[in-house]
Amino acid sequence: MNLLEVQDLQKHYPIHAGLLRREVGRVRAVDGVSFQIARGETLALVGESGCGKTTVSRCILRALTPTSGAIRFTPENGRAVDLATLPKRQMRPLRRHIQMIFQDPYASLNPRMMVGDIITEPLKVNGVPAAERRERLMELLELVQMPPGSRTRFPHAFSGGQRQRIGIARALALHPQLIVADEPVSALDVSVQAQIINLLLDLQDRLGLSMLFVAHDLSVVRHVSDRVAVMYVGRIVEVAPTDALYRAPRHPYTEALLAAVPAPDPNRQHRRRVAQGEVADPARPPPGCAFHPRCPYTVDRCRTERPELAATESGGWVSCHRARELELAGVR
Ligand SMILES: Nc1ncnc2c1ncn2[C@@H]1O[C@H](COP(=O)(O)OP(=O)(O)OP(=O)(O)O)[C@@H](O)[C@H]1O
Repeated sequence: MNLLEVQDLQKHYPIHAGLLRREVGRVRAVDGVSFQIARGETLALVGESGCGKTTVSRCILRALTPTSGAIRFTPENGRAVDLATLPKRQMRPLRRHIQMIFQDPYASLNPRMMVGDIITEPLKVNGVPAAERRERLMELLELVQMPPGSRTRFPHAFSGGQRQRIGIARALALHPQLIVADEPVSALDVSVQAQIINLLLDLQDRLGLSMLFVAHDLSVVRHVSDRVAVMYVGRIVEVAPTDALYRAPRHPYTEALLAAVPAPDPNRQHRRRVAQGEVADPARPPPGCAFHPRCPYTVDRCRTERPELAATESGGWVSCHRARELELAGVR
């Protein structure tokens, strides 16, 4: 049984206009997204800004109520629940199982609280006695490789990378079953990014973490994810095991995202644009394939007929009319 099964998730925002504020259209921020996360698996959700990744993660956390679709969550030794339709009141006891790592380690820690109190706050809220909280705090500091003395200091005493470790310790405090990490390293320097990715790898090994890892490009997700789902204008356009996706992408948008990954060799050309043009407006998505105005391989059919996701021989799914005939460039 998968830990999480998202099925045909939709989140539309109404657009109101005129004197009577009539609904004149809808922003289809998430428009029929399906994926699963197995226990112990990390799935990366990748796409440029505005593709709907944050909306998907906020629906899973029920910070947003989906327009339609199902989000089945099956905690260990528990019954499956549909987070999409669960009354918010009943969400409360489940919150401990799903925790979040935030993008900005500067904004997400209360500057007036000591690190020890920040990390143990979720334990306190859940009624864990003080002695147990102290013991768990020491375990958590060790897990995220922070010295025990950090507990009596304030966030401003730490660097961005150290603050992200504190945020991770707090997210782990209640032994969550699913971590939603929304761009957890994009605010950090490249050298520090690698340290945090290594920490997440270590935690995957030690704790068997299950994770949804949201990122706007493919530069950081390769080592940390088992599978990658690529989103474009509210839909998943390709999902595949990580290695297959990097070596042999099947969707032109994935190829474009790979081409934009900075080369490890500094003498090579610097980061390129993802693809010509801008991400389409989800309030007025182009007809046919939403990527066709930016795609170098567009043919007539792409302008009129929307491609459905179809299984590939490498165990993935892709929605492109030309997926079978194109030989797209991957990376080694
Ligand atoms: N409350 C809202 N009302 C109307 N449109 C919204 C609202 N929230 C988000 N959107 C639109 O929905 C689309 C998807 O937004 P979302 O934040 O999920 O994308 P994203 O891929 O996570 O981007 P980012 O990386 O910038 O957060 C965007 O076009 C955005 O403008």
